[in-house]
Amino acid sequence: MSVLVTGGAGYIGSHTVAELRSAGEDVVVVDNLTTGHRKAVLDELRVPFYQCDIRDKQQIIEILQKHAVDAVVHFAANSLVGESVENPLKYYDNNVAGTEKLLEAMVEADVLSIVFSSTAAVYGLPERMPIREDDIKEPLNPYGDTKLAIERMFRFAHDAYGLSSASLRYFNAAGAHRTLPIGEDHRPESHLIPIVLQVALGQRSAISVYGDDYETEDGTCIRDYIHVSDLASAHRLAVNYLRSHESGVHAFNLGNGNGFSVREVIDVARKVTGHPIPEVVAPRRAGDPPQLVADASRAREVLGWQPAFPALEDIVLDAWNWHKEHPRGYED
Ligand SMILES: NC(=O)c1ccc[n+]([C@@H]2O[C@H](COP(=O)([O-])OP(=O)(O)OC[C@H]3O[C@@H](n4cnc5c(N)ncnc54)[C@H](O)[C@@H]3O)[C@@H](O)[C@H]2O)c1
Ligand SMILES: O=c1ccn([C@@H]2O[C@H](COP(=O)(O)OP(=O)(O)O[C@H]3O[C@H](CO)[C@@H](O)[C@H](O)[C@H]3O)[C@@H](O)[C@H]2O)c(=O)[nH]1
Repeated sequence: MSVLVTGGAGYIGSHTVAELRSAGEDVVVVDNLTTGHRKAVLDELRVPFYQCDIRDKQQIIEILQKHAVDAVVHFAANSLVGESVENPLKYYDNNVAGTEKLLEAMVEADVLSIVFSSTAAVYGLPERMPIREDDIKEPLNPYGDTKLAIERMFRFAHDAYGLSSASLRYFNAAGAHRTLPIGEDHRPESHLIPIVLQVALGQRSAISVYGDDYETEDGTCIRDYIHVSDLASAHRLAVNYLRSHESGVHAFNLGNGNGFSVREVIDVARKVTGHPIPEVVAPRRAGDPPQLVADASRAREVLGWQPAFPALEDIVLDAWNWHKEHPRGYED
């Protein structure tokens, strides 16, 4: 048996591949390398790699059969909130149509378990904080809407084909692996923590704070940052959960339950790096909700998930170590 990881050359995917391999799983990776890096699938992990698009149904069926895959962990997607507002059709094509094609291949190959990268962006403007899985979902941007559409597809695919799914709604992934040379390298980078650290490295002159007039204590947006290795461990647990339970449709929030404003993140980065990190206030970014904080008690109770690196300082420190050692990311 092996686990197919789509998007396994990406940021969270590559950490999950490492986690699954360290648990003794056989893993196979499919990635079209549009935003991922071949080098992020470390040679030492001995993982078969296919440069292939999830929409290539025939090749996916062949891979599922050749490697006796029994579960899919599905990261492959476009995932930038701002870009999705500017180019929504790209998101409906790659995320929704792409996942639909992947599911067709899985059903034809009789592989009926999927762990899926969903997002806090499905909730939109939450009515209460922290957010629970059953709270109202009205995405504010096309990206979140594509992820919610996929979750809905899972429900009907369960009823029709017996597909078992676990949608993991991550809050903000950050940090890097503590021992292996993998970390965050998005191009262009749009995420707060790596951009702040690029300022500390002298690669940018200042961090732009997107809006300081939100209804939060210091006026900047609040997010729940979760270590990428803690996301990886949740995927391993979710694969095993689907394997050991009756077919079902599941959703789990993954976050630490602590909200940090953009300014608080910058302050933590100043402390960790010892750099002054100048900031400038810029206009709000389209599609950004003011606050997203997780109630992840269901993942703790049902999956037995326990984040190992919950402190923001540790998350930023691990990211800083990766960026210091790899200032040009996977080009180094
Ligand atoms: N980074 C976050 O904070 C965050 C938060 C919530 C959810 N997510 C979700 O987690 C997943 C991974 O995010 P990430 O930050 O690692 O992104 P990433 O861009 O680093 O990884 C995505 C990977 O998928 C590959 N890919 C994209 N479309 C593909 C296709 N059609 N066929 C094959 N491969 C394809 C890319 O080349 C890349 O390697 C995404 O689905 C994203 O929506 C990320
Ligand atoms: O240069 C920057 C970059 C970001 N921000 C702000 O920092 C916060 C975090 O932004 P970012 O790191 O880009 O993450 P999000 O937009 O919150 O989205 C991430 O987290 C979501 C879940 O919460 C996931 O769905 C997305 O895939 C993932 O990119 C937001 O308020 C941004 O407006 C800035 O002020 N300046």
